[in-house]
Amino acid sequence: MRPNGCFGCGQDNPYGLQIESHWEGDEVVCQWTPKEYMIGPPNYLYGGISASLIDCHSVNTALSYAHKKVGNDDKYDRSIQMVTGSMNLRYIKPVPMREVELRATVEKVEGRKYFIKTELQSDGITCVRGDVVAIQLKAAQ
Ligand SMILES: CCCCCCCCCC(=O)SCCNC(=O)CCNC(=O)[C@H](O)C(C)(C)COP(=O)(O)OP(=O)(O)OC[C@H]1O[C@@H](n2cnc3c(N)ncnc32)[C@H](O)[C@@H]1OP(=O)(O)O
Repeated sequence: MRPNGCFGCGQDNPYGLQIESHWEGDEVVCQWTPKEYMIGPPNYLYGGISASLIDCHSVNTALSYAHKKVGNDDKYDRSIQMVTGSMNLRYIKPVPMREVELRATVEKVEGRKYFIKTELQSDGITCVRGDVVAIQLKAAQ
C-alpha cells in the first residue's frame, strides 16, 4: 500500500510505528519491536502504543479480508476503505519492552461492519486483548 502515511502501518511515515501485517492461515500476524521512548510504566510499554498497534493491525485485517472477499489477494484497491468504528481493549498484563506479536482473526462480517478479535502477545503470553469493529466506508458515488 504505497504511498501510505498511516501512523500505524505507513511505510512512508518516518514517525509512525511501521507495522507489517500478513496472513498466516486464518490469522493475520505481525511481529514488532518497541523503541525505548515508547515506555509507559517502568520497563513496560505505554498502553496507548498497544492500543495503536491493535487498532491498525485490526483495521488492516479487515481491509485485507475485504479484498479477499472480492477475489483480490495481492493488489491494493483504494476504493475499499476502512476505518475504526469502535475498539474495546482489555489490558491483562503489562507488556515488556521487547518484541511483541499481534494475532488477529475475523470473527464475523455484517454488512459494512467487520468484527475483529486481536491479541497482543509477549513470549506467547496474551497481554492485551482487543475487540475492534472496522467499518467499510460507503463506496464513492
Ligand atoms: C493506506 C491504508 C491505511 C489503512 C489502515 C488504516 C488504519 C487506521 C485506523 C484509524 O485510525 S481510522 C480513524 C478513526 N476512525 C474514524 O475516524 C471513524 C469516524 N467515524 C466515521 O467516519 C463514521 O461514523 C463511520 C464510517 C464509522 C460510520 O458512518 P456511516 O455513515 O458509514 O455509518 P452508518 O450510520 O451508515 O452505519 C452503518 C452501520 O455501522 C454501524 N456503525 C456506525 N458507526 C459505528 C461505530 N462507530 N461503531 C460501530 N458500529 C457503527 C451502524 O450501526 C450501522 O450498522 P447496521 O448496518 O447494523 O445498522
